[in-house]
Amino acid sequence: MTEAFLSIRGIRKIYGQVTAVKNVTMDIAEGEFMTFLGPSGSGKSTTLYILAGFQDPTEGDILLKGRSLLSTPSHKRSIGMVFQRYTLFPHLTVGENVAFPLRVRRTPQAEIAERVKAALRLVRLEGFEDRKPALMSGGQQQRVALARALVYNPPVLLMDEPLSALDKKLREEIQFEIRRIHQETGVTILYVTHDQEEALRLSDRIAVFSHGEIDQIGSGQELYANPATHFVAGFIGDSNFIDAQVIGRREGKARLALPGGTIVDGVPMHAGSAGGTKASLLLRPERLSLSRAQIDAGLAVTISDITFLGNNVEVSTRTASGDSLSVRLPFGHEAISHLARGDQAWLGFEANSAHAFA
Ligand SMILES: Nc1ncnc2c1ncn2[C@@H]1O[C@H](COP(=O)(O)OP(=O)(O)OP(=O)(O)O)[C@@H](O)[C@H]1O
Repeated sequence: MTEAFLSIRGIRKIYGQVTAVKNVTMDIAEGEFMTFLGPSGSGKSTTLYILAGFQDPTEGDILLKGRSLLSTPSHKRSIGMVFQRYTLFPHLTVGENVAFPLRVRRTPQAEIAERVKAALRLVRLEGFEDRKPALMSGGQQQRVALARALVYNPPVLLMDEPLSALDKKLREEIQFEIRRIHQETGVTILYVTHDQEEALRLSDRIAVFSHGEIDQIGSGQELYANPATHFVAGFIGDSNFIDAQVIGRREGKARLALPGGTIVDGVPMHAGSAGGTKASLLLRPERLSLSRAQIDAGLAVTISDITFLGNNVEVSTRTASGDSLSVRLPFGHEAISHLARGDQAWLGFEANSAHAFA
């Protein structure tokens, strides 16, 4: 087996009564952009702090190029960090802030000036050396923090919700910058967020955290197309869930009875495929069709609302048994011109585009 660049092995962290991280194991390749995605309290930050050396794990190990980092203190781990609350030194200028990690490492003066300049160029803040952080916008300050984290060329960069204090437009702008910097420098990035859109935009792979464990690791496309658990399915992309009865199984596919008696065959079945007759069926809003005419293996619904969202139109529907299902159609889709609130209609979907969870 080839040795992983960065390896997180069986990490567990207990604070008194609270198990913050139950069991986290993953390998990260050199140059990879790995995001920890999950709801608040799922253990993402704790895992990152253990990597940074701010916390010791209760169990497990962290290896960089095959060598354990646990006995190396935080400041000697050669890991850059940008945190939401890891703010700049307010009394220092931008240049002095960025130079700080180099001074700690006793880099020669001439080299410091050059490296600070290059780091500020990387984050597009050339010429801001003498500015005080207080006189800069939130986005500019986070770019200075990024320059400071990267100035000594650490092989690994940790980022914990670095953009959560910024407004949406600025956030997207800096996401774009982070992607560019990742490509230009080739630094390995571990990034924490609870925002799925941000995770999808930035990452090579995403580790979905839930209750101190990883439910699934994969590219955004893999997680969307093939979610391993109900939780991942609900966390990546938009989703409708309805209850179903499993009435047959074959080769990882299920035959399901839906409320109202509709039978669908050939739905991919995930998680705990052994036994049990109850399942939850995931239907993506963008994979549903809508028509006035009856659809084979479709669901009879009533339109409860139609919302225009720019490029898309979201149609809210309700089945006779009370399930709410939303359908996303492209703006101008001909189905919409024939439908209004209160109308009866049929929802259709390809069995292959749905997912059943035991
Ligand atoms: N120092 C601590 N002492 C006690 N409990 C802690 C400590 N740090 C974290 N926890 C608990 O561990 C669990 C995981 O927290 P963690 O911050 O890692 O989650 P997270 O996924 O990063 O969430 P958030 O996005 O809210 O930061 C939470 O229940 C949290 O309350």
